[in-house]
Amino acid sequence: MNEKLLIVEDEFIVANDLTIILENAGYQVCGTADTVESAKAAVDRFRPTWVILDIFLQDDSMGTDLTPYLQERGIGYIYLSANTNQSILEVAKATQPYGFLVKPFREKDLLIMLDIARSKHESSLQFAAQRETLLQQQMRSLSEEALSYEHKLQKIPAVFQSLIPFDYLAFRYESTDSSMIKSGAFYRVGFNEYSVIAPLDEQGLDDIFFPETGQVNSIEHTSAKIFQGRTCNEPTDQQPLLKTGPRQYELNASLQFLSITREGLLQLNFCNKNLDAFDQSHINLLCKTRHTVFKLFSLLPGPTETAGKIFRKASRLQSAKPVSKFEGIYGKSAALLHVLDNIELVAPTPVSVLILGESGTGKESVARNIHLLSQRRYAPFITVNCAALPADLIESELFGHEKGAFTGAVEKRIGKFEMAQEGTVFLDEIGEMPLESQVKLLRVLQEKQFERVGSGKTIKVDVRIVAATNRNLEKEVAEGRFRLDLFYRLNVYPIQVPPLRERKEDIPLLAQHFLVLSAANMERAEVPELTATALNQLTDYHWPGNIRELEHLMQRTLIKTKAALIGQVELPVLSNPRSQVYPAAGSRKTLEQIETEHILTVLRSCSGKLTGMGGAAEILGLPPSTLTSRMKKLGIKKELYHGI
Ligand SMILES: Nc1ncnc2c1ncn2[C@@H]1O[C@H](COP(=O)(O)OP(=O)(O)OP(=O)(O)O)[C@@H](O)[C@H]1O
Repeated sequence: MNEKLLIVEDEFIVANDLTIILENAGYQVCGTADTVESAKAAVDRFRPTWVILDIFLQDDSMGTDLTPYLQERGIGYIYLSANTNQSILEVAKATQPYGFLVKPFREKDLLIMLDIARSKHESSLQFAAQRETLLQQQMRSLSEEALSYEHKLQKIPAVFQSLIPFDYLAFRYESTDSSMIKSGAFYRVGFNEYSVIAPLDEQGLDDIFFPETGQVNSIEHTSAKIFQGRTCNEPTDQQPLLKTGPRQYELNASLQFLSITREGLLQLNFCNKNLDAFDQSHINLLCKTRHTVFKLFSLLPGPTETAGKIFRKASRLQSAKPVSKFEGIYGKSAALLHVLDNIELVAPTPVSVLILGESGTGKESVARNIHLLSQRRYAPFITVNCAALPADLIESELFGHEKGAFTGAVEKRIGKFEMAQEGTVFLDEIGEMPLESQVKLLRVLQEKQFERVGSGKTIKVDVRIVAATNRNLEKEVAEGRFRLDLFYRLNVYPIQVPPLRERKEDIPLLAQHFLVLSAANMERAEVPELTATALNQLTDYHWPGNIRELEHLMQRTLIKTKAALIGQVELPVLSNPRSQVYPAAGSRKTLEQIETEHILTVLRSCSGKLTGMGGAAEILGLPPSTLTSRMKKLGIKKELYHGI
């Protein structure tokens, strides 16, 4: 094995044990260190490929502080710590490790984790290389295209968006002799829609770029830095005021890039509403492509018309073609656009995707779009509902069986993996899969081959895996209900789908969309309109069942409405759910208690009816199988709601 490992651990005995375990497994342990400073020296000296990192080190230094140093050098790291304090875990998680193991650990778990971390690191390096090539290609082709200033401006945001996600992007280019100055900004208003902001005046520039990054005539250099904070409030020690331009955009993170060459100076400021939008991979990407980035902006033809006119024209060009490449996904909130960027970025790659989010948020729609935007789109997209799979049938469901393989196998059956050959397998509700079944799934993911039950013939499969869950899988792993190795295999590229209450801007658009859709299904020519009162009711509601709940509510509303206007909507069960679902401070309940109460209230309100029209599953916007399994997990028994 070529891997060279550095152990950063302040307890000598642990470091020694680790060295023995790792060397026995064929790794080369090139050194140990017990502080961040000594670890940096060891990294420079031994050039390890991996670092095993403890969190609390000698002289009060923190292992997490070493990670930027490792990221800059492309070295992978996993944490090994006895600390399970939630806030420390959050800090560690934010550094994006390839794995985390809690001490004391089993030797086997450490080796599995390293194995998975290595394959994950390899795919992330491939992914980074693909991103770099894509960005270089897109910038080069735009630089070479013979287009006017305003046409080029209009194309710039799309070149960067999926690779360095932004809600606001400002640029400023100044030639060394200051004879040519170009500046401007783009504000994102839809997936492929931007409003182009007029050239920035000197006052505006001061608000957008840090002055220390703006030295023309200084020596050639490139730098990029991430800032987090708020633009909309007064600065505090923890949250300094960002220099991200217009405050009304409520931007929370900024990635500032500066490149100075003999020809001039280029400043870019990518801003995002999401505090965690940027990481070292974005800095690496910009720094690696710096020459092409510089060329793109330096070669922008000089404006020939008056500034205002150019930007008005570019803005018109933008809004003339809002493109939707996603099927069945509506909405323009920043939170949703972020999800769409992730879909666009990961779809063409071969990596596994784990989609996380509450029930009804659109996880299956995300999975389907990943498939449709991949090269596998002409092959099948096969959904496996893991919650509905009994443990004794899972093998036959996934891999198929031969006739007579077991009692009841009267016909030969093709399994889901074989059906999906060259396509995508969507493992829905993966968190519900019983432990015994997880091991069988892991095997096919690792070996990419299986046998039908009752057959000795090995079948090779080429499928992409996309999984989804509404559970906190890390917690499931910690509590022993989900296999760590399977979690790491699936969690190569996580996509978090936000709940509807965190993207309220989308509610009017979605409500209207579902009314139009339901009217078409019911063959009704006229679609009634929602009044302001009804829209306020919808935006005030907290949507525990998310988009599916809204969809069902709109269907019911349409059935009940004969008039042209919908004055009010009948919200399900709880007229003011927030007051019941979120208890007052001081009497905090766990999420599980809140969920239990909410399910019980709904069950009682529909006299215990679980399925069908007006049943609890429909009202909660959940598939009946999910509701039943949630009830089982929460210990909700019939006597708690029946006849009450
Ligand atoms: N952005 C969207 N625009 C329009 N419709 C959507 C959107 N997202 C989801 N939907 C619709 O909402 C419903 C629920 O979506 P979906 O089944 O993808 O959710 P889910 O998160 O997979 O749910 P579960 O966890 O219960 O399986 C579907 O009918 C889907 O078409």
